[in-house]
Amino acid sequence: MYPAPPFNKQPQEVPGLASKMDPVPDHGEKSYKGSGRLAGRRALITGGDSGIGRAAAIAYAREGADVVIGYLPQEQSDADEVLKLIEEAGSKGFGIPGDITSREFCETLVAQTVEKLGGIDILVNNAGHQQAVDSLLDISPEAFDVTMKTNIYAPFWITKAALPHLEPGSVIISTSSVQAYDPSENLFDYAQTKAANVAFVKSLAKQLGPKGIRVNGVAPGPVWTPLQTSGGQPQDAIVEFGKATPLGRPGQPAELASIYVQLADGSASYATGQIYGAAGGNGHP
Ligand SMILES: NC(=O)c1ccc[n+]([C@@H]2O[C@H](COP(=O)([O-])OP(=O)(O)OC[C@H]3O[C@@H](n4cnc5c(N)ncnc54)[C@H](O)[C@@H]3O)[C@@H](O)[C@H]2O)c1
Repeated sequence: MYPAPPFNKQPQEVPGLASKMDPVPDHGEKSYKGSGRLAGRRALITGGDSGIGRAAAIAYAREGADVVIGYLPQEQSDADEVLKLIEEAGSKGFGIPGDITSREFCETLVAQTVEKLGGIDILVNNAGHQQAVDSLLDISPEAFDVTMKTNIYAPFWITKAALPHLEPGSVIISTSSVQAYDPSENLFDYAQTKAANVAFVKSLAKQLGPKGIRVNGVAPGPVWTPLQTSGGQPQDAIVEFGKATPLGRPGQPAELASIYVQLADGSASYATGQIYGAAGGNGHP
């Protein structure tokens, strides 16, 4: 089994959650060095300082990849922590803070990644934004724009900028959501964007297959990350979502890391245009 990277920012005050999380094991992460199956690979992960992106970044580094993480500037201390773990894994790590709702920054992010790593073999469009509202009438034009620009525009502009640098054997991975298939009644705009991510993965996979570039997505269910306690979501909603899955609990970011590794390391080399569900048994990818 894949070793679990450390978790971050876990608001332990949510009643009952800590004990639900206990079964997630620590597979000796301190001594684990990885098998080197991503040695020589160069990864760009948006939202790499936190939650699912953080788990993927640490896993990639432990498998030998050099990693650039993108993140919002106010999350510098989280990014520093991840960069330290990447370095401890023996890989090179760089942080590029900035706001991906800006197309200019998306292009800068890619250009600076290429400058730092010498190229890109693994692009993970993972950063995301969500807001929960009781009614469609409660979404302001400004709030709608942030969700669209973070979740739809940014993956589009980042991928477009990265494309000239991707060689055969490269991979693109998109973090979608079970919300694409089974939307909640209060995540209107977010669910729209996550369905858009699925369509983008599938059309890109068709276009890039002949070039030897694979494109896949991951559709998480309720995963215990800061996203789930932000944007108007009640603090205990994640616990309730988790209880409603066949596994009966929310997931931990580390439980998804091995999917991101497998999609990047070439071991699933005949898989493209696919969405991998990691939702405790819910959802219909
Ligand atoms: N946590 C869940 O239950 C869940 C479920 C399904 C899908 N997802 C998806 O997983 C992905 C990662 O989310 P997470 O749960 O790890 O949340 P998180 O809050 O831990 O991470 C979100 C990341 O996105 C980055 N980000 C947000 N807005 C940005 C912006 N404008 N510019 C630059 N970076 C920005 C943040 O810096 C942060 O690193 C998202 O796409 C989210 O939609 C999460």
